[in-house]
Amino acid sequence: RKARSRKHGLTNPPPGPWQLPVIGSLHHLVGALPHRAMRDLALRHGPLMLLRMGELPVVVASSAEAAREVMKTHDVAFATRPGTHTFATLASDSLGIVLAPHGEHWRQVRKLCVNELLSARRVRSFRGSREAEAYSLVASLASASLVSEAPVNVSPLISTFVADAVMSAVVGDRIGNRDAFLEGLNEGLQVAVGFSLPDLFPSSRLARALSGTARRVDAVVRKMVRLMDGVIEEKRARSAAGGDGDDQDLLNVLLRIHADGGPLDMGTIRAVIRDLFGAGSESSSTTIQWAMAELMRNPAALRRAQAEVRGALAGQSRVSEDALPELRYVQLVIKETLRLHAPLPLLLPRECREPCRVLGYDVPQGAMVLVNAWAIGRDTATWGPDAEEFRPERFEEAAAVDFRGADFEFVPFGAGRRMCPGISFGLAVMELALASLLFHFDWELPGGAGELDMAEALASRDHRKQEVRLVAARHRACSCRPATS
Ligand code: HEM
Repeated sequence: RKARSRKHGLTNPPPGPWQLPVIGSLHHLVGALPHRAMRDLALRHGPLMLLRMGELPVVVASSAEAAREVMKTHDVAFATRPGTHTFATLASDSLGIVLAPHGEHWRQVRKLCVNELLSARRVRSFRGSREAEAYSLVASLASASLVSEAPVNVSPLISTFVADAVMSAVVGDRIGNRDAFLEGLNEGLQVAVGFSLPDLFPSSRLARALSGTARRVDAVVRKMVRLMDGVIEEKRARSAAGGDGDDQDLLNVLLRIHADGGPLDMGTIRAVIRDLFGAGSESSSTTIQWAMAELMRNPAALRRAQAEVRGALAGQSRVSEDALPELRYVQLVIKETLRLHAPLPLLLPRECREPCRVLGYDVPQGAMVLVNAWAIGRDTATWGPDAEEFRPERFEEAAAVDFRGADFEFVPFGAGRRMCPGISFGLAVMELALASLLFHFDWELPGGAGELDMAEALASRDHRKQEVRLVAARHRACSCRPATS
């Protein structure tokens, strides 16, 4: 290890597990979810660890203190995304925000996202369309539960709700080729969170030639460009026909800035829209599914959340966002879900831009840096011996701990300059969905009892392996109409 470290100019590199020639530490990650395998390695090697994935040095921060050093103390040094082959190919068409390296382009687009596209005021302005989509979700569930008494697969209905809520905010309506678009996006996400051979062996032409993933990324990019152009064209045609009025959907805002000679070319607009869909849909949808699954396993929490929602909305026929600020316990349920099931368990990768000292160790320039938010959320040193249990009440006791970037023991949205700018948007979607599901239906596990499978899929995101299948009975006060189509 010493010889290797000297070669990379490190006097005191972070510790890590033993490495094999060529593949480095990869064999330690085989057969387990990366965030779980990395947590287990960190328990042996410490909160800052150096792995080698093929040729790529990867530093993993697994404690609140290590996360603070990466995302606060040395935030500027770690504020860029890695230039891996996969990221470079995904961004080859044009750069939006998520994959953009730290620099002037990212600064401008980030400012636009924070101040214009994802501000609390803008998020509030989409409230009407969100409420309409939530009601569609309820109507679809009512139809599904009318058709048979068999358990309903809630997962795709939740995914559709989130996709439509994001879509109506971003492009003002459901788009024509919505399913193809979502499929393309999903493929893009899958390749974005994995590693391809050329990522791990960037100096090898053979790796590039052999890599099926690299070809898949290329195909996904071409498909997304075609679909995004279709979305923008559809939008322009609608505007030209006078069908858009004064709509303030995000694509309109971007097109207006472009038309006024602002700093946005059409490629950037396309990439920003793609990034908002990509970053916003899957993460919120997965969290709602986990929240429902956890509530079903914790009947006392389910009863308390349901009583709160029905109390706050007594006498009303559907959920309006006016009630959301009153739903303190539902908010805690979402917090606790994000603690246990951060949808991006390793956040999004960063890259070390200059040699840097973290917790007394040298981090090499060019290393990929991962923060294991999932492990930090379950660290018994912070959360106590019941860290693995779902107990929303813990946030009543520790009211100060929040996910807005100041508390490094709880970082599902990251922190610092690259922190998620979509928190208000995500929370509005998740709170509305959960409140609607709890208000309109009584829920039971299939067969009345039993364990819900909480297994996770083999992916770096904290996906559920099994979809959530539950028995939904309309609450007696529910006046929702089943969907007609
Ligand atoms: C449960 C919901 C969500 C979670 C847990 C989440 C989490 C994250 C995380 C961990 C990052 C990377 C932070 C880092 O590098 O430190 C991120 C970045 C980002 N998120 Fe979210 N997100 C959520 C919802 C949303 C929504 C709804 C939107 C927008 C509609 C959004 C837009 C973005 C964007 C644009 C970035 C890239 C920021 C940058 O690179 O500067 N996110 N998100």
